[in-house]
Amino acid sequence: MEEQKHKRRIHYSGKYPKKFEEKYKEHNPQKYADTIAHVIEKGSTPAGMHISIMVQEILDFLQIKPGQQGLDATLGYGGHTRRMLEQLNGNGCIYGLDVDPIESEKTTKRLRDLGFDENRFQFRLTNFANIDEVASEAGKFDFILADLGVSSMQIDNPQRGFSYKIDGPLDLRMNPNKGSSAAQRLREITKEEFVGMLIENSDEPYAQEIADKVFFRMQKGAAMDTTTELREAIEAALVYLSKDERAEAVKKSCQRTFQALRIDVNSEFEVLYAFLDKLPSVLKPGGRVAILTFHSGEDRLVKRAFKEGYQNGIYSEICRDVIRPSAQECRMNPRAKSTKMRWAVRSTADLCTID
Ligand SMILES: C[S@@+](CC[C@H](N)C(=O)[O-])C[C@H]1O[C@@H](n2cnc3c(N)ncnc32)[C@H](O)[C@@H]1O
Repeated sequence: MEEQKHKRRIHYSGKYPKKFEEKYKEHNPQKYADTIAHVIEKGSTPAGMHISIMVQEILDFLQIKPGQQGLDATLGYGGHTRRMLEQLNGNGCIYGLDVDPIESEKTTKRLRDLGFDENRFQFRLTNFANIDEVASEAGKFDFILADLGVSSMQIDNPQRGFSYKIDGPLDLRMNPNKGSSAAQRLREITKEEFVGMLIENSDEPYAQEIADKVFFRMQKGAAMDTTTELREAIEAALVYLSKDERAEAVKKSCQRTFQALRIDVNSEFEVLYAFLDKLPSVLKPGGRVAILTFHSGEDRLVKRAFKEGYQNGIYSEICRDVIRPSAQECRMNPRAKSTKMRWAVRSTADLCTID
């Protein structure tokens, strides 16, 4: 009898596109609304989109009224801006800022297509550290929102290098046309500086082990210019951990290492500090500001600035405690889990002026 040859089963790749670029329906939310609704219902963020966090809590606090002028310091997908523009009811204007030239162009177009013209919405490609310059052109603001960190569009796009889960260039810049990429930074700094960066920016417990491995591999000729190369170096650094704890430890260390590099290449603490310092001078008396943060380093800066401002009489009211998204929101949008919101109200005594 002729021996039957074993045929390998053809790998079934599934009918759902797996790669970011292949998710063409998700990249066209206007055309494929059903697909978008289905992806969101499953607790995922559609490719090329960002689900805005704590929208109702922000609107409840900002108390936006027609005729007011507002600022969205971190435009992103424009989800918050859109909801704030709706509160203006066709009367008033919002300035949107972002440092990302790629996504902000698409967002501005989306908002224009929704009918928000130059009288309602103005975009400025600038860092929120420059709010004083924006205010000297536009005048002071009745309300300001800053939703810090990165957008889902940035995280999910492999070309931006924000995620250790997808292979791509180790970039991590919000504006890829400015400054050094994370890969360049690793070549510019010493091992000791890298250890300091991991500890200061992310409280990384395995900072020394990770830095030893990354620099050892670079000295041996590894380029360390892709997200995968860095992830593999982190995995190798933690290989001595027991099997039980390793997977979770690697995941957390990857998250913290990428966060530390992102904070560094975008000077996130420095620009937040400048923003918080200038805030009182760009808010009208009685003006309201809400800030969403995503890690303890950011929250500490915001908490301290609001507390000091309250003690100095610059703010008449600040939130007593941090406000967190509801359990339901976190279920619907797992990216909301680490969010902390703080707010402040500018005192009616006008103590600051814009130079
Ligand atoms: C979390 S997203 C904002 C999402 C937005 N609230 C929405 O509803 O779509 C943060 C955005 O802030 C931008 N960003 C981060 N740091 C910035 C800075 N210093 N100045 C201006 N924009 C910044 C990022 O490029 C990103 O687009």
